[in-house]
Amino acid sequence: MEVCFWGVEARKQGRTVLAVPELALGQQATTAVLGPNGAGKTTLLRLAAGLERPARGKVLLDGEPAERAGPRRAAFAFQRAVFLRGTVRENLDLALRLRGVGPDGRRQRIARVAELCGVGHLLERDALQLSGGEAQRVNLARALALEADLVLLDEPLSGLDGPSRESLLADLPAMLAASRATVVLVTHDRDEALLLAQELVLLLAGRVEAQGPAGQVFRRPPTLAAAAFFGYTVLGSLAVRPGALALGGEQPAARFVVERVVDLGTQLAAEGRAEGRIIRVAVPPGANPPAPGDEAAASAPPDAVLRYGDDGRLAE
Ligand SMILES: Nc1ncnc2c1ncn2[C@@H]1O[C@H](COP(=O)(O)OP(=O)(O)OP(=O)(O)O)[C@@H](O)[C@H]1O
Repeated sequence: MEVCFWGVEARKQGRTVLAVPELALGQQATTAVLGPNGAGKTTLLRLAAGLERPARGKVLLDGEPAERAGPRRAAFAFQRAVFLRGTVRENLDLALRLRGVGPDGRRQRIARVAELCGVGHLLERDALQLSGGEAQRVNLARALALEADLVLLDEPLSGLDGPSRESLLADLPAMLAASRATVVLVTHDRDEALLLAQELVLLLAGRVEAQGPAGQVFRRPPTLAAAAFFGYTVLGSLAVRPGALALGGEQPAARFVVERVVDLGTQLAAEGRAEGRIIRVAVPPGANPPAPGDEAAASAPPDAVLRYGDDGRLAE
């Protein structure tokens, strides 16, 4: 399904929180909408679902206004799962009944998504008593059970502890592929976006800062602001790929005074300030770590350094 935004502006309490002149989603199976807190990600998703109308412009699902098409063709999994009293099975059943699915269809679909999402053992449990991880899986199962053309997932991994997150992160691609829907998922985590999506849209302060194939946008962020969000170290007009800075080198990209040396578990890193920002620089294995107060130089391989123009856009 194609999701198009044309001249869209969304306002909250008189403030413009999202401004999207033109954006088309859905060319790839899964698109990640990435951005920091308050960037407008949930608003964009709600507009696509037709749960909100823009103050200006149009949101179209395969050419039809989202507020009309959304209730039929989109399934939305909210960031915090909302369940009604009753068992998980009853909650899934209700969602399907509301979409007009008959009893046999409901039984089959519940069995299918329970297997797919690994929640078969939870079906007879009280939906209000699930753990955070169980609730997230049931939330996904409910959205996928609708067999909608467009599946919208708001932070599907939020609130999960490390192992639960890893387990769902590993299972999600297969779950989404089996649904054969166009999936748009919101996350503020770069790695989550890269692991789950082929297409990436980066929102910063209500505007689309970058869009394109996920790996490519990460490798060559089109603006310094996008690079900074992706974890690049910004040094004036240069952006250095995450983890690429190391102490020493012939032509250092930065000189700094070491403030502390941190043990990151697998390596030591020297921390200090360059161009007004904190930088963290790997201490090469076997090298003597510097001491706080030492002057140090940091360099990176040329292919890990991107140059930006005065307008903040990628120069080459
Ligand atoms: N009901 C509301 N009333 C007023 N302002 C709102 C309302 N809902 C959202 N906003 C504001 O709109 C902006 C965008 O919110 P949105 O929830 O879309 O951001 P987000 O990128 O999803 O953030 P997060 O990652 O924190 O969930 C924020 O500044 C938020 O404070």
